[in-house]
Amino acid sequence: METILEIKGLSKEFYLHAQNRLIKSCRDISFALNKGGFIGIVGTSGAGKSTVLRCIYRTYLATTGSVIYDSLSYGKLDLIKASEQQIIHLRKVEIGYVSQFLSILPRTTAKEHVISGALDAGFSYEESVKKAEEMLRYFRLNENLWDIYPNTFSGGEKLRLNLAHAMVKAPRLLLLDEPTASLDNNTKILVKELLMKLKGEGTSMIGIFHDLEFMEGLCDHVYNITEGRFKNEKEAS
Ligand SMILES: Nc1ncnc2c1ncn2[C@@H]1O[C@H](COP(=O)(O)OP(=O)(O)OP(=O)(O)O)[C@@H](O)[C@H]1O
Repeated sequence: METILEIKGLSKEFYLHAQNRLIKSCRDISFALNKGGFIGIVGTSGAGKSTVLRCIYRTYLATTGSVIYDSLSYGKLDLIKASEQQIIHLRKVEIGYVSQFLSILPRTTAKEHVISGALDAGFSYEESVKKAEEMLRYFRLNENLWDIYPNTFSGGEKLRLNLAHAMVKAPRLLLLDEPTASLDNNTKILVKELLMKLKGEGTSMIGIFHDLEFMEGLCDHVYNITEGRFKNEKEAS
């Protein structure tokens, strides 16, 4: 199996100057993601799950280790050592990230946000508008909200907007940090169906989920992280 992402000895420490304290978040994490594969990460709150995803997406700069990504744009490169320009480009075109927290440019409406995601991925303006509308409709974001600045959106609305923005690009690598938190059951099912579809189309994914039922049939492999380290590993059924 060809791998798209290979993580070796990944650790992240935070030094809190005010308290003169060192926090070891994730420690010596190693795993490989196959092309078209789906890895699930579970674990208790504060175990270091989000930190692993953020180190891959380079929101955090890892303290040690390597994250070798087989990119379309640059071939194999270590995301920890990649330049800012490379990271910006990869985020636009190849690597998507979804979390509960909305990160959006000011004075950008919900619809503009999703359109800009599609434009970044290389679609024409007309295609981008069409795809954005399809995605917003798919995630049942009320049309009254499309032309509004989303800073006032509810948690679930923000999450659905984030999902629409990430998935409109159909990225090669998709990182999901609890993509179903604060969603009702029907919307969870929509998310799962779209993830299945993306998987079928070859998107490689790593997802953090609290809802174990949701993960059924989705993940090829589940890692359990405890106090920053991978515990027992198990193959997903
Ligand atoms: N920017 C930061 N500065 C200092 N400490 C941090 C920072 N980010 C994370 N941590 C610490 O690292 C540890 C792991 O956090 P992380 O968010 O990765 O956990 P998690 O497993 O995703 O938890 P949850 O399920 O609650 O989201 C926690 O103790 C957290 O306080």
